[in-house]
Amino acid sequence: MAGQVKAVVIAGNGTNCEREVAFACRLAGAEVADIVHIAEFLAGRVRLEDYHFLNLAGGFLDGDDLGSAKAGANRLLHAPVAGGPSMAEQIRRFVEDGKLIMGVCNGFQLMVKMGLLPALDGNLMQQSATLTFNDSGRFEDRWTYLAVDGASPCVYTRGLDGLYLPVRHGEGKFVPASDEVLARIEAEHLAPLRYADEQLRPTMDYPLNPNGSTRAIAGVCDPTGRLFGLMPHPEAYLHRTHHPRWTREEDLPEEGMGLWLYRNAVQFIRENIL
Ligand SMILES: NC(=O)CC[C@H](N)C(=O)O
Repeated sequence: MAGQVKAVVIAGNGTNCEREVAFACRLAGAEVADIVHIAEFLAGRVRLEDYHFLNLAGGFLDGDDLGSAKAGANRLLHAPVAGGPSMAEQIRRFVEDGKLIMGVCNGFQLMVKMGLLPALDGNLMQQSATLTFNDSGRFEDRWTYLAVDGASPCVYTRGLDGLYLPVRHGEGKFVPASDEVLARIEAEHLAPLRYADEQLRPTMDYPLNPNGSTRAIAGVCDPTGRLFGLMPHPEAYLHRTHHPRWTREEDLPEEGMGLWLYRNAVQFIRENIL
């Protein structure tokens, strides 16, 4: 039916946040938020073209073997699809059609390793950065303050100053492939989110910066602002009671901050795609 915002979350091979992400899309106003197993896509039973908003959820794709999301990236880049265009081709068309992709945590790692981020000059499927082991050498599970770059083209962070969201990952350190890639990311404001202190000043200090990420980068977008990935989990803060101190902090708003990113995505689709 015309006028419906349709989101899809790819599941399978070790994702574990698909339900929360689909719920976030619905809370944000998407009329459709399907959870679809990757096997359904590869069998040609479901096509990306039927959706506006592709979500790549967190988890442990292929058990983090070969590095988080690396095997999953190869699957999406190279596996054939029965009786139709490959996933890589479907994703390319999806992006050309002006649609939205958001990857959270393992989904962000997947986007970076597929070359969907930062996709400088619109070059998709050419990896130019990675996400690797946290400097602490261990899995980090904690809440983080995030400063928003208001000059970023990122569709999802429009109108926001800062966020408070949890991270839970072992490989969250963003590392660009070269100084030139980093310089381009900075010059084009493709890092909309940075780990920060409570006053929202970006920081390299552990544990405020939980992984030692280059320039404290916590999230990256492409030059169009429609492709976006972040290590923190916005789908894990949708309601007041998700906040770690909700029983003690007064005046917490009913709505969690993570929902704002999904609201911006849904609004963008209504205004620009439908
Ligand atoms: N929460 C997640 O998505 C974790 C991503 C990945 N398995 C890591 O540990 O880095």
